[in-house]
Amino acid sequence: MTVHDWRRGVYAITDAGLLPDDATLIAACESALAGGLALLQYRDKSRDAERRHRQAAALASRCARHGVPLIINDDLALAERLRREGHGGVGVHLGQQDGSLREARRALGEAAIIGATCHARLDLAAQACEAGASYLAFGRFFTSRTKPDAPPARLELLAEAARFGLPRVAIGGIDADNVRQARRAGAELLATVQAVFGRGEPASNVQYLRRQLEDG
Ligand SMILES: Cc1ncc(COP(=O)(O)OP(=O)(O)O)c(N)n1
Ligand SMILES: Cc1ncsc1CCOP(=O)(O)O
Ligand SMILES: [Mg+2]
Repeated sequence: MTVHDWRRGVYAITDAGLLPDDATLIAACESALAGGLALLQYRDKSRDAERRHRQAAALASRCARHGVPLIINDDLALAERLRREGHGGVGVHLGQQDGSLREARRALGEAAIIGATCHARLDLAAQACEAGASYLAFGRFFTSRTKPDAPPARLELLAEAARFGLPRVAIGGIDADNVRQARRAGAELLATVQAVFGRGEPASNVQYLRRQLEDG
């Protein structure tokens, strides 16, 4: 099994609206993984804990086979549970309302990947860095169908965030037409829902995004 560098490339995020049941979710993620992801995030806002655990565990096994870390959105307890169950590559992504990064670091240990939402704010990035985040996510940079009301950010922010020395994630409306622009502005990781899972075959979508990045 090849272990990829999770610090650069395409970061795909699932969406329960686009991938409503286990079979659709798993097939789409397997396809995206085959296309060559850096990271996969499980993002499901439902309150159905049983379904969230079942789906996340299924994805964690597939991710492990591809040497790709699985990141759980919002839910430190679920990430801890999966790690206890043997899914060692599982990390967590926390937004500003999603709990303490410090606590997540304590709970998951030094090696876990812990992501932090910083919107368009370098002060939040500084705090996240101090609290032990593994990467800093900024955005939204473009019009997002998935989260249209996310606070907007300027691409120039990415260069300013280089000072933290952590991988920078660009999110929000990232697609094949703008992914190179976001990369050139400084983002190492390009996070997207729609450009991977919105239409077509996820594997081809990921490969196309990667080609744009490699050519740029
Ligand atoms: C990689 C990445 N970046 C940002 C977010 C947004 O997190 P948050 O602000 O907590 O919003 P929700 O995703 O929870 O709606 C993310 N999930 N992933
Ligand atoms: C979760 C999130 N946070 C800021 S924008 C966004 C949604 C990203 O989805 P898309 O790539 O479809 O714009
Ligand atoms: Mg959140």
